Amino acid sequence: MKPTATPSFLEQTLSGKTAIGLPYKLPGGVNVQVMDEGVIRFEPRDSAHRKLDLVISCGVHGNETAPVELADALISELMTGALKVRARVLFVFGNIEALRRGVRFVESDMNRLFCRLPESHDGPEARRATMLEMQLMRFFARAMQDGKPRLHYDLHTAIHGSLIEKFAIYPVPPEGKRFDREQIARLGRAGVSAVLLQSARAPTFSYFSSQHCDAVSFTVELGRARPFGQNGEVDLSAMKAYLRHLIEGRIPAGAGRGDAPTVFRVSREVMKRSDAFELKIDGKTDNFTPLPQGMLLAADGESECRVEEADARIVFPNPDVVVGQRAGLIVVPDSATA
Ligand SMILES: O=C(O)CCC(=O)N[C@@H](CCC(=O)O)C(=O)O
Ligand SMILES: [Zn+2]
Repeated sequence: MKPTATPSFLEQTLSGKTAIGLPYKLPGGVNVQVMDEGVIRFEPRDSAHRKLDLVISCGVHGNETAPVELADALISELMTGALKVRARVLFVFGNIEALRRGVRFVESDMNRLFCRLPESHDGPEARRATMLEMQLMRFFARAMQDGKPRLHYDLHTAIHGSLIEKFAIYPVPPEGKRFDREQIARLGRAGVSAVLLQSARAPTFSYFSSQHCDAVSFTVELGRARPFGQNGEVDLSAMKAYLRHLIEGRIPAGAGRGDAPTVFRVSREVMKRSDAFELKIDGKTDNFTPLPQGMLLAADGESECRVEEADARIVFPNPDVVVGQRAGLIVVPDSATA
């Protein structure tokens, strides 16, 4: 009889078979430990082999499966020893119940539930977000003392088509720090063509790790959201190669001028303040579609949102978000890089 293959970490997670466990040893001097459901850590035993601290998260939205398949493939390579670990690496599958159901979220959008006030609304996704915050604080705590690079890539795919397929959102670094241009240039090596500098606070996972773990963090959009097994058209080869380099403790140089990402700045968030909110463009408009100066972009009761900026483009237009959330971003070329 043919032996059955060991289920991957993703398969085990989706079938409810991962639980917090004791660390165990892999050949090649690596400790591995399941920290919580869908959260697994790899750590070289020899501290000289811990070149950096890296968090790779995915599945914060349960319908965005291509990055989850990518992370699962990397975990399998680590388990078999095909990929050598020269970094501390934490993998996170964000919203497991939503991944099981193939939906963006079950009750509330988890990527609007980080950095919450303790007394705010509770629910399964809010509790999971808080648990993930604790996991990241714990993971990065040691790194804060040893001065090694701390990186967090929160991998997503987008609801919309996009004139720029792969792009990243760079949340504002903590007070006293600047957006790091070298980190932006490096993302060019991962196939990322544009980076949006976001200066406002955000309830997102990458904003949390940037502010509270002092990590260099990005939300990375890698193409179109599709169900498990249907991601053939999403080419993640450059991102996979980039993450493999980091896991092997090698920090890639920034991309050359031709491949360096174009930098945009988030000029404004379009907020949905009431049920009367109306987006004046189609909610299915492609990301990065130019917006003519002066156009009426949205109305919310008496208040109007007109495009004042030159060279503005729309990203993540979505009139269907709940009241109080952003219904789109207006981005403009970053003058410091133009
Ligand atoms: O395609 C869309 O409209 C949403 C894609 C998505 O989930 N994007 C993230 C971006 C997070 C950030 O701004 O850092 C999100 O909306 O949560
Ligand atoms: Zn997402």
